[in-house]
Amino acid sequence: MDLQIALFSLIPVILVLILLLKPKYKNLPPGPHPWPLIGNLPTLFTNTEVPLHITLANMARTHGPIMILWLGTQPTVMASTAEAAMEILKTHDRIFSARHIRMSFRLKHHIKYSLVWSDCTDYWKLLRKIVRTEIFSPKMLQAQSHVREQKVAELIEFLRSKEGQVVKISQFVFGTLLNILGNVVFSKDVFVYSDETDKGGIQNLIREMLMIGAEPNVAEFYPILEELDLQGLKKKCDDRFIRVMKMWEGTVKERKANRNEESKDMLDVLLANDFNDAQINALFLETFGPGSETSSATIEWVIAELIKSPKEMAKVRKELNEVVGTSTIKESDLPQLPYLQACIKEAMRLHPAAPFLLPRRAAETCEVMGYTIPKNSQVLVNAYAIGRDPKSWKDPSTFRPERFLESDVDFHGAHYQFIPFGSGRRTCVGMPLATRTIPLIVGSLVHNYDLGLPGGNRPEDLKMNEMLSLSLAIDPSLCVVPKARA
Ligand code: HEM
Repeated sequence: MDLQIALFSLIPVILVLILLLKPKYKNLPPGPHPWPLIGNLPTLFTNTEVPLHITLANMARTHGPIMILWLGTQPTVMASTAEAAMEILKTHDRIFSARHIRMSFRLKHHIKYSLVWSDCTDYWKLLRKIVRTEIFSPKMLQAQSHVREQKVAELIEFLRSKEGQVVKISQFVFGTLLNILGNVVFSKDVFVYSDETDKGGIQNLIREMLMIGAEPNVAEFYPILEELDLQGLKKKCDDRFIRVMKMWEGTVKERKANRNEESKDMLDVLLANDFNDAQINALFLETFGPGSETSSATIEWVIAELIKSPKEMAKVRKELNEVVGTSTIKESDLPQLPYLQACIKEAMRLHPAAPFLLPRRAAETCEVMGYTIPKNSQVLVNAYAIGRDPKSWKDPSTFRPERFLESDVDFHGAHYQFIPFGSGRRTCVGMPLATRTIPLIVGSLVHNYDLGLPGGNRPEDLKMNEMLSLSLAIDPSLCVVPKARA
């Protein structure tokens, strides 16, 4: 206790020292005036009515495409237009492809083998190569398509038991995604529909872990406090990580003892490449974590936008009737469903699941749009502001999927006005899987069910508030009443 009091009384002294020793840079980007020690924290976090991504998009209107914010003592640079994003993600891709690691995720045994959080080391290059050429290669994805179709069929079948009842879309869609990922990773389901509470299950543990990581951590603003872990967030994250790892420990052991002759899933590929348990755990976690939450949030937004826009919903269904008819949707049908694909892009433009992408870091001091970006600044790209920039988009707040039929703008990272999966060397590795899974689930849901709103609410009553949590979520969660379509 005495030690704790002594440590706490040292904090102000340490903070003053930080202030005095802070390097002075010339020609920094514009930004709101920072307070000593606390920087812009009050501007960002005192108005809890407005979500952070909207506050930052509004601030960029005043301060410009590149602005600097001080989170405590830490500089954060925010790029908020397509031009600024291109400078960061293309022109200076090498410098900005380092990652800023969230404090709560700095778990020593994990970071060393992380694909998401490591810098562009040789190990990271090897991981990306294995993921691109083996795990998510077109051949592997093609070979596993029947499993994903089967998992989606199970969701559709399960919903029959819920006809006429209020269903929280994200709960079961998240479960379906976890089962798809479970089969990608080790050919097993991890979610059971009948166990709706799923307490202590992988779904809850992963969500809890991501939630803890998303909580504001004081060490983020004053890194000198990192080791103290004052809020215990790192400890809590570590605890969930260890519990999640235990869930697949037996599967890994069993597979090591009985290896498959050819590579059927991620575990086979990793074992064939002589990965150890720590490496396998890190990669499994980084498939379940980023793969489930982002896709689930995106599906929820597409469904909500379609419910809110009955004309567009009718067009999707017409297309599905013409292409799929009375059969079930297959992944091979997806290229023949351009309107469905356009609806997904339009929802991703308006509500990108990762509105600031994943945090980057300036590996060196660098000049962007005439301003100096100090070495080690956190660098964020505001994909949300970019997707709604009136300079790039006509009627930017309107859900109008046709705009994607009228242009060749796509999300593969070459069109900087639309970058929901990021761009450059750190672009999302899961995109080939997400772009198959999301339309398959959305198409199957709207083809098989009418999705009414609870309490007889009309589409125009549906609230579309955004909440920045693990990803950009709809608030409140979308609830529907499914009714099988004739
Ligand atoms: C709608 C679905 C998804 C969205 C919107 C999304 C978005 C993103 C974004 C914005 C990034 C950071 C890109 C950057 O820094 O430029 C990213 C990275 C990543 N994503 Fe996704 N993602 C999705 C699905 C998935 C899936 C299904 C997986 C895996 C199964 C996945 C795994 C990853 C990984 C491992 C990284 C880190 C790559 C690296 O740092 O080298 N994502 N994703």
